[in-house]
Amino acid sequence: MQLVAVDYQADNAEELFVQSLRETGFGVLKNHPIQQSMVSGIYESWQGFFDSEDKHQYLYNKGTQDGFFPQSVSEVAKGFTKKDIKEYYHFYPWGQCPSELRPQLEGYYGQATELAKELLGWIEKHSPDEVSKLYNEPLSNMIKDSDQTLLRVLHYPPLQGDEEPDAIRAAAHEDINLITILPAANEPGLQVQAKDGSWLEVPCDFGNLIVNIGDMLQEASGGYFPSTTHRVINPENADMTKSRISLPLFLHPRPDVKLSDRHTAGSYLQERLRELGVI
Ligand SMILES: O=C(O)CCC(=O)C(=O)O
Ligand SMILES: [Fe+2]
Repeated sequence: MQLVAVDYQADNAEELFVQSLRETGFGVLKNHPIQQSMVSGIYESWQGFFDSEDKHQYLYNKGTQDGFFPQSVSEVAKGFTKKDIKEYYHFYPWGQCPSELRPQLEGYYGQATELAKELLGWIEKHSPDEVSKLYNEPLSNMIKDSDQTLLRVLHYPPLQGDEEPDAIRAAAHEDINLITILPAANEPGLQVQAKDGSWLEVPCDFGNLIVNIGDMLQEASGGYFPSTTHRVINPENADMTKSRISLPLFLHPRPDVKLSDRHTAGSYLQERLRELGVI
């Protein structure tokens, strides 16, 4: 298995991209329409947010899940016991956000959601007929007017050296949602698990856009598109002193969207959040 960046502007971009999603659960795009200056601007201002004690004024709301999640409540991935070494902020356009940081996130959220709709169109168009007929509505329609799509600003702090031995920045997990759009972070560390169990680096050239399948699209496609396990490993030596910021956008369908005979997006999400221990 190999992950190669696909040129968004190439004639055969759609086919290559969807083939990569089918084979690996991941697709990497270069020359895409998201402005890199926008992403670096967000990394810069949110480093400031995480470095400031004011962040505690934006503690997440338990019922609605918007706001700041300190490291003390950070996720424990399914099947693990140690908390990830990370803190993060959950941004929804309807949710809480420091007012000086809101315009940047809203701008990015809008642009990345538009791109996601286009990519879901590619996925739908290049799904075989027997898979397309499982979709209860067009994939791009599933996220239209959804207030569930979540932009997560993640901060992995520098390592202190006293971390619990098997705690890592993000333990192996799958994403819950339909697809995830993730600009390459400012530091390496993201790895994806190949079918033989080995771990591969995700190409993290600054400017790449990483897209991966989540459990909901795996469910909706009858397993045709795999929701692949990934993780973020700890830096070593000199890199231990560096923070890492990343910005996944988790595209979520409206809760009423029927994913399969077993699940709506709403019932599926509640089940998974309970397993994660965050609700
Ligand atoms: O930080 C990253 O590069 C990936 C984060 C991730 O996989 C997640 O938050 O689900
Ligand atoms: Fe993830």
